[in-house]
Amino acid sequence: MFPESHTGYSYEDCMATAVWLLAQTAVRPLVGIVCGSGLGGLADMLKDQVVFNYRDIPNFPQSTVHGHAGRLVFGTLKGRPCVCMQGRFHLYEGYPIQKITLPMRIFKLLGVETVILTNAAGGLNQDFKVGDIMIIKDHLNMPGFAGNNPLIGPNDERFGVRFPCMSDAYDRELQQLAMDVGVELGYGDFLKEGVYCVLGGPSFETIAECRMLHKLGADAVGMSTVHEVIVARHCGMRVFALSLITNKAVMDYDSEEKANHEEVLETGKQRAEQLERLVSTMVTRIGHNNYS
Ligand SMILES: O=P(O)(O)O[C@H]1O[C@H](CO)[C@@H](O)[C@H]1O
Ligand code: HPA
Repeated sequence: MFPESHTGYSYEDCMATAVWLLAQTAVRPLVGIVCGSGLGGLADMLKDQVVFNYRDIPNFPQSTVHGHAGRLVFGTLKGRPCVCMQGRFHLYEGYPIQKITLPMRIFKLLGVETVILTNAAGGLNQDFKVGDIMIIKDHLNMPGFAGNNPLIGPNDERFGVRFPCMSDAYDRELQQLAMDVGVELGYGDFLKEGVYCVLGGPSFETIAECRMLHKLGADAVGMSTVHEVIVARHCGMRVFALSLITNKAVMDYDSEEKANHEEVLETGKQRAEQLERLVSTMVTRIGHNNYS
């Protein structure tokens, strides 16, 4: 098995996991959802659930972070077959980057065409407020700059090409759909768009780091999502991602504020209902009209 080497699971390993899952559920998901910190309630929206604990799924890592339940939930969302990760994996948990992104390849082999990722993030954009939902339009991959990219290692063309394009990583039609649905639902005041920057974590950023990231063009900062996006795009799935701004990044030496995970989870609770409605309405419209 892979954990000792850093070259990732083989196509056959991923297929074995997908086949194992498909043998135990009749759901054939077209949409895959990843729940961010404190946002696991999204999975509870699925009807006729078939649930797997990560510890029971061959090759799957375990969730170690509070606010990430560690369950893979199959079911339907307003009649649409979906699979939902109630808990994701992060670099700082100590897993190799290929392991934290393994579920994206399994999604692909399950038949998923569209991935919706959510995360909790710190707001760098001074116009953002706690509770805003940011549609991610692009990313800055800081671990990637340091050579930590999930596609490092031998490339298996059955998943995708050696050098995948990332200038179209975030599907523009799905961004427009999110904006349209958000406005329809009356969320216009707290729906934003911007650039997400991933760091390795787990320490939160210093004031100087936040100032630097803001100057570099980041609107929000977090410790996830980007690696999953890269692997999802590599194997040809459409991607939509959003950040819930759970705290304001501290940019000022006079500030008494301190980033903490409890605040992150608490903001998730407060916005859970709107976030769930936004995502579920989007799911019902994907593939129905000009957003397909
Ligand atoms: O990105 P998600 O999984 O939502 O979690 C975010 O919240 C945690 C910090 O509170 C970090 O793991 C950060 O990445
Ligand atoms: O301020 C933050 N920084 C990094 N990750 C985060 N996840 C939620 N908030 C933050």
